[in-house]
Amino acid sequence: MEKNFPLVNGTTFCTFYSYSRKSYVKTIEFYNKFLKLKISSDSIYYCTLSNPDVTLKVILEENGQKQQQIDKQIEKLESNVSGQDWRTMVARSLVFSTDDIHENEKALVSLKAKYRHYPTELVPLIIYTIDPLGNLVAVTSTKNSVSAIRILPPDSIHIVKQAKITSINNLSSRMITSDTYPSLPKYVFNHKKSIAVMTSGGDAPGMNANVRSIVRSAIFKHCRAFVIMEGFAGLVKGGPDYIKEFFWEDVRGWLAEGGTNIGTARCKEFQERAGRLLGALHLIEFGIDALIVCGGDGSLTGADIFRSEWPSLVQELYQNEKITKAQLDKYQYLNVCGTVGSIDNDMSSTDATIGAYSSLDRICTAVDYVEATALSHSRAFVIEVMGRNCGWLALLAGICTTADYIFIPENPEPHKEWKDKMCDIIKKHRSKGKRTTIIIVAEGAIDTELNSIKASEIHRALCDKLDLDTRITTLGHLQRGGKAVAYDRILATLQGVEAVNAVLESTPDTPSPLIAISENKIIRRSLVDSVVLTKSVAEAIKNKDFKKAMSLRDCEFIEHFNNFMAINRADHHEPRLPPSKRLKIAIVNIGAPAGGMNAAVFSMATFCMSQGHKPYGIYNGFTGLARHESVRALKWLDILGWESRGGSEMGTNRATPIDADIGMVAYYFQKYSFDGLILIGGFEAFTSLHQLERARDSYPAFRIPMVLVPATLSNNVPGTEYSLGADTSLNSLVQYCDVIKQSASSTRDRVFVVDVQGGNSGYLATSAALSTGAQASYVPEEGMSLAQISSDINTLKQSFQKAQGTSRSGKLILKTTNASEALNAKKLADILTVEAEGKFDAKSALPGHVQQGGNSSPIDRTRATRLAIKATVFIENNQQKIKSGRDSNEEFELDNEDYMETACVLGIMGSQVVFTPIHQAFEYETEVERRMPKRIHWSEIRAIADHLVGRKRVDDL
Ligand SMILES: Nc1ncnc2c1ncn2[C@@H]1O[C@H](COP(=O)(O)OP(=O)(O)OP(=O)(O)O)[C@@H](O)[C@H]1O
Ligand SMILES: O=P(O)(O)OC[C@H]1O[C@](O)(CO)[C@@H](O)[C@@H]1O
Ligand SMILES: [Mg+2]
Repeated sequence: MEKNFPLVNGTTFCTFYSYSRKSYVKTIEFYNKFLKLKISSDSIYYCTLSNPDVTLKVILEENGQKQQQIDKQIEKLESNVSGQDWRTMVARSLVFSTDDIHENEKALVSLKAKYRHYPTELVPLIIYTIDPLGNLVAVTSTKNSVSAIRILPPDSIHIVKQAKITSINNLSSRMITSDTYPSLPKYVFNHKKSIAVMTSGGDAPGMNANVRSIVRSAIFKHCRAFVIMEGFAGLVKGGPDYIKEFFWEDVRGWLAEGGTNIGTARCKEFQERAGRLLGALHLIEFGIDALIVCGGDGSLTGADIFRSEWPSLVQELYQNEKITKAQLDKYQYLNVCGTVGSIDNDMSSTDATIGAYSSLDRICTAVDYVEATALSHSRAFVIEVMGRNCGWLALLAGICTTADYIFIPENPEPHKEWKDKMCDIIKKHRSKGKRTTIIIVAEGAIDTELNSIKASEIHRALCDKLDLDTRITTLGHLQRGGKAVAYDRILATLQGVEAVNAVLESTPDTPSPLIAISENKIIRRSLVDSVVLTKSVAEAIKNKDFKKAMSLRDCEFIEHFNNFMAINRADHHEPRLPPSKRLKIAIVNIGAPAGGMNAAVFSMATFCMSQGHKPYGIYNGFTGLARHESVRALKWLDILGWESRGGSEMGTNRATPIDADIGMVAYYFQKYSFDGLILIGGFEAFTSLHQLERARDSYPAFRIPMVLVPATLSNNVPGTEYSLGADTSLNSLVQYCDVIKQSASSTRDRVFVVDVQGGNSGYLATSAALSTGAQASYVPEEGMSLAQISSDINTLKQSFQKAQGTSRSGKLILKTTNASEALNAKKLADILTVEAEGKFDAKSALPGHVQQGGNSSPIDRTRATRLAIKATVFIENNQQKIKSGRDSNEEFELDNEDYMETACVLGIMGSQVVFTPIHQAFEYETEVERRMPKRIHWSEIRAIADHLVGRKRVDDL
């Protein structure tokens, strides 16, 4: 007799061995495409099960020899148990089969309670636990035979026997389908969907993180995950060497790695219908329902053509008898989704493609290095960067390194005149005393007649016309190399999760999605529309409609371009604004140093110069102002090079105006007649702005527009989801974690507990956990419960037990300092070591102020520029609104809405850049005591970080 129980993810099931006279359990077998686990009454054999679609088959054998032995035992027992029909109970085979492992454990406890009056020590019970990822993690019994088994309390669940572990890698290379394995029962092949991922086009850092995320999310959602090796070339070739099922552990350690581990290619065959026909056949052969393509504009164009042609391809395959009628019916449409991976950032409709910021990081590091040698020799450097027909890398590198001139395809240089135009600007820069000249040229740069402009021509012009000692540096493929920056790891991971959600939600009527990002928000766009939009950029350039080309790039492109132009013209051009509109604007850094602070000062000052305003720096914060009148007019030559520097060149401290002496602060504001103030800093700057705004009724000098550009690694400023410095800090922490994780992995059985800064904000720890694949992160918002620590220890134990030192299994735990008052990183590490019972050891690691970062990251530099310029424009635009309050000698209406709107926090919220009046942010959106915003915008990514490492959350029980 056979009984089949379909099991799903997270199943805990137990089997009461039958004591009825009719039958007993002879063997239990697990199927997962093919036999992987067999349990008989004398032995337990199993291997790692990584696929969730496990099916349990219980074979009951009638009246075997064993049965007779058992019967004898039962008879003996029966004589001791009177009046209770316990045999009825034990004669059942029970399977708990819910999605929730913890629910099952609870059910087990209640079952025990229900039957507590039975002589349970005589009930043979084996508990099997399958974790949410489909791994069999525990088999519990006191013995492996059916005799004398008692129910164990759930907390003593442990593996009693582990034998014959068959590596999943060996098994996974064999492709098993119901056609190739007809002998296996059909239920073996039950699964929601088979999702394949490929990387295509030029490799980009972050592609591996994207594949990891897609594979693990698919498995987490009860799907089978496949990878297609070598991009479209692998799809065209097909077969098990190119189309492979992937399991949870196959992508371990991929999060940080550069390049793409599943290979990529530029494939000519796929551009022909014949190649795509083969691709379709191979997808169907492997039973793949959905295809996620991580690639650039070309790859997604290919994917889109494949999608649109799919019905006709499938028809042709059927007519040629390559597929069956059932397959024709099943694969009517192609469920395809794009996650954009390319260093070029050339896909319209997304702010960033996976890999673009890592590449920008490589470029900026290289230019920062070149800058030192250029300065030494007073040389000019022409630096050629990649980007194919897109100027994004060159444009943003121009901003980040404050290049003297950039060449990009979207804004072609005037034919014939470009050399003079460029030399004129460089001459001006040199005449002001600048010793270096940096020109960034995109490889696709052109003039207005569409002739390409090469680095060699620029070199010649600089030598001939300006007699500059000039060198060319072509950065080449180093721009695609190295580990992904934190932004790309997070972007790739979140996009992977969203892509799997999108394919699972897709219906034949849903337009194929492209997963994009807008400001801080992951969104879905139509793949077809994005491809059309992207193509129209090339079209516009071809038609010399350059204005249109600029507007069709991502929505920030024009803004970045205008910003570059504004900061580049600085104070050696006729200012844009008439004298009557020129203002005196002060800028001050408050709080702990944060990446991007200097870039914000530089951009604000140079933008002011190009507008005709006078920028002033308040050095050493409000204490500096109150004590030493530390106000300096910012001069172009003095601030050159600040864009890239970390820390705060003007000096910063935590004193608010009230701490420093608000009366003196007002006095100096009056003395210099400031027309506006830009504060750059974290929670202290937020508090300072609130103090200044509330003091407007007493001090008319504060009746000016004031705006806060949030800058703090804690990222805890209400009114924004992103503070400058958070990215620089995250990258420093992530680099540190990568290094110690490498050490932990080499040791095989080590866990590092890393102490993370962030005050009462767990943002940094959470983002770093997502970027490094940390096993757990503890944050102040959640605290550290003993139950959670205990659960994490168990997970670690199981994981090390399973790995048996055979893989790179070093682990990280991140703990925000304030997550617990009682447990610091060292104590937690000590507890882990003791509780690990020799399965692993733990050490603490304290990155400390390394987390304040070194040089500002490109993201912080460009965002600083963007926000500082927006802040300055805010000051320009709000002069009139507060003018009457400023001019009037009558009582000032503090709560006048117009006035309140002139003192704001400048933030990024979701996909919007917003100004929130400080009064509103402080009164309604802040937990002042805790120095935290009321709404935590990153909770969702905590859940994702946990899912992707298989962490169990006790609070979800
Ligand atoms: N029009 C098309 N039709 C079919 N397939 C295409 C098409 N365009 C591109 N592809 C496929 O996508 C592959 C990659 O395209 P491409 O070389 O343009 O790189 P990409 O995806 O844009 O990435 P990157 O520009 O970052 O290198 C091509 O080699 C080809 O196989
Ligand atoms: O690596 P390959 O095939 O030489 O291609 C280089 C091209 O790939 C990219 O790096 C990515 O598309 C481009 O910037 C560059 O033009
Ligand atoms: Mg491309």
